[in-house]
Amino acid sequence: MTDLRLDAPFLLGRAAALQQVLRAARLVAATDVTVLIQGESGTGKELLARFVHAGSAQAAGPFVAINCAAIPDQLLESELFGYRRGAFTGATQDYAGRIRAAAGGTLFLDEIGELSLMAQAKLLRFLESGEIHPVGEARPVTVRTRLIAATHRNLLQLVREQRFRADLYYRLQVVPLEMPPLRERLEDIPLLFAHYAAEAAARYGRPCVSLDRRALARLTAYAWPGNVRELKNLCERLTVLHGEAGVPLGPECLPAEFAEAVPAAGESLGLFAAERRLIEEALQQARGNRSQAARLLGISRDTLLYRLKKYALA
Ligand SMILES: Nc1ncnc2c1ncn2[C@@H]1O[C@H](COP(=O)(O)OP(=O)(O)OP(=O)(O)O)[C@@H](O)[C@H]1O
Repeated sequence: MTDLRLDAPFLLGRAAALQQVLRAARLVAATDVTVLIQGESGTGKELLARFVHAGSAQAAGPFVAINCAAIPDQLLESELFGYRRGAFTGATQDYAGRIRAAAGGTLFLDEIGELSLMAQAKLLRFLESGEIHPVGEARPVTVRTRLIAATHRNLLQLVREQRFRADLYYRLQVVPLEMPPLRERLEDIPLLFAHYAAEAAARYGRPCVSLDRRALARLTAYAWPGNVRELKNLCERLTVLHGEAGVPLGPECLPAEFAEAVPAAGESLGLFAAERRLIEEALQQARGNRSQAARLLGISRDTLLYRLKKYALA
């Protein structure tokens, strides 16, 4: 099964919509083309970028991630392209910048839609010539690095509003990859819940929480605006607040927003069955080696042993 491959240990999911993106990502990883990853916040765009990097010829090189929305406009340009000492007030020493830090590897530019028009022009020049112009540097510097960009915005709309350069847009979206929202891969919820519940249990040293059928049905009826990140946070919250319960949690334990999510009649997913199957598959893949199976699942060996007992697999 693909979601337990060693080269992508954390990109869990069997849903066709995700597997299709992973297939395209594998193909593109082997080349050095620029990739644009689109998708809502929390869908796993950065994870996908790491997946592409891990499958590329420069996997041994650095993976440098920058969130363009988190750095103020005036700083972003020098942060990306670097500067010479004395280029401006406060530039007390040379700074190579993140593009050079990613030389021989991958530069991941998250929220690329937030780049200023000036920075967009410089980035386009870099993509076309492979050269950067650090602030205060007389000569351009050649850098070889692969660019992966991501955005949760509709870039084409920004192009129409003249807030994003059309030429950069077309240069970036040579291969567009679209991460599907979690509500379009509901069948993956039990698997993701089991994984992140186990992780939270290990982190907080508590028993692993699980959900009863009614609670799980609420999860699958919910719209998940925060996607996988929101699900991960829910696992932490339930572990902290209800980790001692020792019994599957009911819908009354879920936060208020889930009360609105009314499951369609008869809708429910077999969380226990899914969790048990996940463990069995990991053990099979690890040829019975429990430490390796725990690694594949992203949980500690102790957590695995606990769950083997719980499911009478020990
Ligand atoms: N398929 C998945 N399997 C396991 N974990 C996932 C998956 N997708 C996302 N996650 C987890 O969800 C969280 C959010 O993922 P990530 O940061 O990659 O999303 P993003 O789309 O880049 O978010 P943003 O747009 O807010 O930057 C991370 O903790 C990540 O590990």
